Amino acid sequence: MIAILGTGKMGEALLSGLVRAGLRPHEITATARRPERADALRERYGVRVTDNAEAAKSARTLILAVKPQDMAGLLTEIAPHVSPDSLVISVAAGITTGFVEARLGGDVPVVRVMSNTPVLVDEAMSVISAGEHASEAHLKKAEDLLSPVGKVLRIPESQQDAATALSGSGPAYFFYLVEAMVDAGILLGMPRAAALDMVTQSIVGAAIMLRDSGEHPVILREAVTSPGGTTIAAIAELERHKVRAAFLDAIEAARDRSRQLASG
Ligand SMILES: NC(=O)C1=CN([C@@H]2O[C@H](COP(=O)(O)OP(=O)(O)OC[C@H]3O[C@@H](n4cnc5c(N)ncnc54)[C@H](OP(=O)(O)O)[C@@H]3O)[C@@H](O)[C@H]2O)C=CC1
Ligand SMILES: O=C(O)[C@@H]1CCC=N1
Repeated sequence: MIAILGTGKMGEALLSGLVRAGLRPHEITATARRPERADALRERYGVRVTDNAEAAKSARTLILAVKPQDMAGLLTEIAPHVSPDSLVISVAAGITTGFVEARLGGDVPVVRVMSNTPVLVDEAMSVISAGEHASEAHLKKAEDLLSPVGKVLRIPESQQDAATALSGSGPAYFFYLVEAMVDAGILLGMPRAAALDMVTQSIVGAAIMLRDSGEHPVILREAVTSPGGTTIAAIAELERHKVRAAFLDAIEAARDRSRQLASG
């Protein structure tokens, strides 16, 4: 039995992924703190929705998906019900395995995960790190749960905050870029729907080329950039506006915020 504790956006994305991967509803328990949310989850997935203590008692694998600020309270609630036979997987940004272990006590195996919302289309990037009491078997179990919904990479826990900034938040940067490019299309007089189609297909095509060609992004960009042409005119403006430097600063700020989250 697997339980997802705190079934909001990320918890539900993981829940839907587990269902698509073939887990049956009776093998999954979810928790929610609002009755209307619990009803919606029962209706959508047919899973049992209960409280955190009950879920922790009945499931051997617990996926903790509350916000970092709610994590201490949740851990206090479930601590009496977990044991070294449990596997606790935390997906919260900034929350270290040490934070979880200290509040659960005992030798509870903990795996820290940073995934992202493309879980919803089985294209997640999930990075995982073992806590002090998590073995190879626990990491493998976390990988088996996450690999049906995307790519999984093991990383040292010291890199988790950086990964949170890069791939955890990453989809948001691309959506932001799409918004900005669609606005540019509007500025040029393009109908919104057509602009969105053009930008979306361009980003999908570029992403697939990047993933499947094995080429370096610089090579792929150079292939689009004709001497004296349109692309270099745009890139010159991006450089003038220091867009590359803005990305470096932005992702560093996200990494720093991830580091702060455990302290509330
Ligand atoms: N969104 C994303 O792209 C990503 C998020 N994450 C991480 O996932 C976690 C969840 O984020 P996200 O899904 O965006 O946030 P949400 O607010 O959508 O989800 C959190 C859910 O937890 C519920 N909750 C809070 N406290 C309790 C409790 N004590 N018992 C049961 N349920 C509770 C909330 O209930 P209520 O609805 O009543 O508020 C809410 O539904 C965070 O730690 C975040 O860092 C990781 C990777 C990507
Ligand atoms: O913004 C956040 O804090 C979460 C973690 C990574 C993506 N969303």
